Amino acid sequence: MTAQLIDGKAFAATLREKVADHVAHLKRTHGVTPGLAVVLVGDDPASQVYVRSKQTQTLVAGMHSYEYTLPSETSETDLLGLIRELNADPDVHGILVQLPLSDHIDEASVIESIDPAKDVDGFHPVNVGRLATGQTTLVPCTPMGCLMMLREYGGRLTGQHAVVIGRSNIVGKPMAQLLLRENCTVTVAHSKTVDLASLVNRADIVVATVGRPHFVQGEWLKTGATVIDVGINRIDQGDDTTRLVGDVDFDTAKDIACAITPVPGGVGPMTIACLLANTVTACCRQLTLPEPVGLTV
Ligand SMILES: NC(=O)C1=CN([C@@H]2O[C@H](COP(=O)(O)OP(=O)(O)OC[C@H]3O[C@@H](n4cnc5c(N)ncnc54)[C@H](OP(=O)(O)O)[C@@H]3O)[C@@H](O)[C@H]2O)C=CC1
Ligand SMILES: Nc1nc(=O)c2c([nH]1)NC[C@@H]1CN(c3ccc(C(=O)N[C@@H](CCC(=O)O)C(=O)O)cc3)C=[N+]21
Ligand SMILES: [Mg+2]
Repeated sequence: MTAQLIDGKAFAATLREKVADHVAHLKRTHGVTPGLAVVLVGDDPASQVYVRSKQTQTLVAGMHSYEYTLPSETSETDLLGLIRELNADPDVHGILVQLPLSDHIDEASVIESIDPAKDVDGFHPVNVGRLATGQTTLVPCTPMGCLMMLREYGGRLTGQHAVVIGRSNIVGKPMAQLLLRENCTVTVAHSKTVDLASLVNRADIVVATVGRPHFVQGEWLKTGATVIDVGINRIDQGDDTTRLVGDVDFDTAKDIACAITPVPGGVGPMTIACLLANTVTACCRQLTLPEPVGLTV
């Protein structure tokens, strides 16, 4: 058996079209252009690539992109000052501070300083709490993208046993909340989990967000499982080039799973498309305009 490939790249392109359509509609009918501010502290090359990609796609969708690249030695006070200005700026509807931040900056303080209404990452404790209590919120982009793909490719989610491997605040925990909301039975695994292989073997849905290349083995999987691979691991090829691989051993998993996301071209592109979607949603809510259909989960 060979699994169906879940084409995140194509799915994301379709979602970006919907975003662009709604942006055009907002301009035409209300003279409003949604704006996203992206803040990058430091010069991490991988972060620079993501941030550039976010900016380009924001502009292609017809939105305003405000870019702030700050030197790595920027103080927490200065960063908080910038966020205060962005919170107060009516042209900015979404704010994203690229993580991780350097050690001299307290991540929690920075996240809490963002206006929850503009928190398009969905990381603010108010939005985390709203998700956990079933209220309207801004949903973190990576798990949101994963859920959109699962709804399309994972069959009826109600009653399925989902195993989320990883408990990060940005992926694992919100993913578990979303799957619970879909009436899945959710197990969250982590580095202290005992006998992960046999746990995974009982999962109808596996979401891997571990950060270890080829970690989940095909032989762990139950036949016919749906597999979402969040991992982004850069592997040295030994010849000065690198290759991007996920947290799932794709070559063995594809013969057991029913559907699987590739890396690259799976969760990554969906994450950025969901960021654009959240920016439009945030804009509409701030201006009390009708919410677009199909841009939220
Ligand atoms: N495609 C995308 O859009 C995105 C991709 N990523 C990628 O996803 C991956 C995970 O990122 P993130 O969620 O931030 O991860 P973190 O590094 O914050 O957390 C990793 C999690 O994996 C768990 N873990 C580590 N080792 C094991 C093990 N041997 N067995 C079981 N669990 C283990 C950790 O457990 P413990 O808590 O006990 O330490 C932790 O909960 C990375 O490759 C990252 O680059 C991240 C965000 C977005
Ligand atoms: N505040 C904040 N919000 C984030 O959402 C956030 C963050 N910080 N820090 C880093 C992680 C990681 N992340 C990715 C987004 C897109 C791809 C992506 O587009 N990946 C492409 C490949 C890109 C490449 O070639 O490097 C793919 O998988 O096909 C990957 C990873 C968002 N994150
Ligand atoms: Mg830090």
